Amino acid sequence: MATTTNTVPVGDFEQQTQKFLEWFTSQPGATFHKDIKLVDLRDKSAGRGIIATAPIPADTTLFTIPRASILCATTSPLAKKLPHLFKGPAEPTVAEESPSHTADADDEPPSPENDEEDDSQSQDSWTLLILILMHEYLQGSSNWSPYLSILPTQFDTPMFWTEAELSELQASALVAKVGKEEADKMIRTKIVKVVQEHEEVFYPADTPKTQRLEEGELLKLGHRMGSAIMAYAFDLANDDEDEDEEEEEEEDGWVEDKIAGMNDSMGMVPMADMLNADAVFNAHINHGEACLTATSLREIKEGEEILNYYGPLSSAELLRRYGYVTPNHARYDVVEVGWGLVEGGLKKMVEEGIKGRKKEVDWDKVEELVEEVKEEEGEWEDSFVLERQSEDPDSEGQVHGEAEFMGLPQELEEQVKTYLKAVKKVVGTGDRAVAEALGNKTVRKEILLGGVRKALEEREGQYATSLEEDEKVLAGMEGGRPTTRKEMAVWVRAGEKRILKEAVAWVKKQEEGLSTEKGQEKAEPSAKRRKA
Ligand SMILES: C[S@@+](CC[C@H](N)C(=O)[O-])C[C@H]1O[C@@H](n2cnc3c(N)ncnc32)[C@H](O)[C@@H]1O
Repeated sequence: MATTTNTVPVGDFEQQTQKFLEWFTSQPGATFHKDIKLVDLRDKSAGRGIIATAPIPADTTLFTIPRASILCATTSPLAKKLPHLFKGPAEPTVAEESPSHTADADDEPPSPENDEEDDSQSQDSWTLLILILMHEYLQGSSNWSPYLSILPTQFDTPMFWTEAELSELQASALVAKVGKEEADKMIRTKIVKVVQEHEEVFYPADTPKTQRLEEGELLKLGHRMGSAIMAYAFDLANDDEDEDEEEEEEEDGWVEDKIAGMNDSMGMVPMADMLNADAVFNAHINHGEACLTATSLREIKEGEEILNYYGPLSSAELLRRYGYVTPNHARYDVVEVGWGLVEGGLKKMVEEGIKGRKKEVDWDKVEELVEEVKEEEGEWEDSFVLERQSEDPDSEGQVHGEAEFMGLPQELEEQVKTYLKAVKKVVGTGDRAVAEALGNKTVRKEILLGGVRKALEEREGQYATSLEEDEKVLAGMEGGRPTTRKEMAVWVRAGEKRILKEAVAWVKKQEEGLSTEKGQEKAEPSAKRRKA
């Protein structure tokens, strides 16, 4: 799990839970259904969670959180003390973790990758929420203390992994998305500096200088708050008022909770963030004008855990943002394949022979032409994401059918087409027959499939272990679910290898189909002749 609360003794854990529940239910307008309970799920590596203590019908309000109880720019005393920070466009800039997010740019917190040059103190909703949490923490006591005290202080997200732990991810694209350095830079410039410049605001008036945090400690605290936001905060969209709602809504109609966009406002929503989540879920948080409401999507059995939905995230993305993985999310796994590998595969296909003729190509010239295309069209992908086709969850939070690899990304096929056009141009001057062959759709398809197959096989080779070896490790997991950092890393890399394997099988099937087609085409004219 992402949140490490395992060291808290059971008695203290229960006491903190009880205090939090008392605080929550004392909030004006808050409700908490009598048949649900906050429980200790640490034996399942899931921290706290909420279960049903009796059968709950569909469409039941499980709990209600008044907006006034949400910790955000509107409710935080910091916004009144340092109003200049909260003015201006809440443009997303950098994020502690977003350091990574890229699978779906729409529901990403701002990425540090986009923000490397921004060393100003300009704030966004992400950094403002970090400052808000830092302020509450440094003040020592807060309206939200019973809530804040149950938030984790340590995390299992890869941001906090050692080099050795990260190396278990092997060739996963996740490694490059952790973004520790970018996060460090963001926290130093936008958080630590602000706290240091406004110590009188962040610390209680009587705090002696010696008790104020050093720069290194502030950096650590900034990381902790950033990671808590990553795994716990919500986008505070208002269903009734948010004009952009339709844009944010997924095709399946689910507005995913949390950490979605970095729109106007983010907040910490007590109780809503006590729900664990999975790709098969049974509850949803509705964002109303005066309050947020958790509702059951179907009948929930006695003893069943109440689960929210974080969206169709791959295992890697779930691990990066939340520090855990679940078997149900594996259907959304993806693998990234760099263009360099595809280009290498295409080159081999061309050199191995078009129409049986070995061909040497002036690849530097091809490169020059490609550079021209890049400049003219401005669109050239460095890598492609391979994923399965999968049905969206239904209105009850259930998923149906198997997720299946059904084809290459359209953009990859387009880019290969452009590349082969450049090859044709270069070859054309010296070898008309080969250039003509490259003008043939079937030949181009052969090169595409063969080139991609070679690229995928090479991509498989970038991982230090085989899928079979990984599966042996996973078969030995206690409890059948990955919970240690090593297990989660193996789970992620094995998931990527599985898609690679499925993609190779799919490409081979296409190649077989193509050669059958070609065989039929050859046979057809003579058959026709016989008929005549
Ligand atoms: C919004 S919090 C949910 C409450 C959290 N369990 C707690 O104890 O505070 C999100 C975090 O809960 C954990 N979590 C959520 N869903 C989980 C699941 N299905 N299995 C294991 N851990 C889960 C992860 O650590 C994640 O970062």
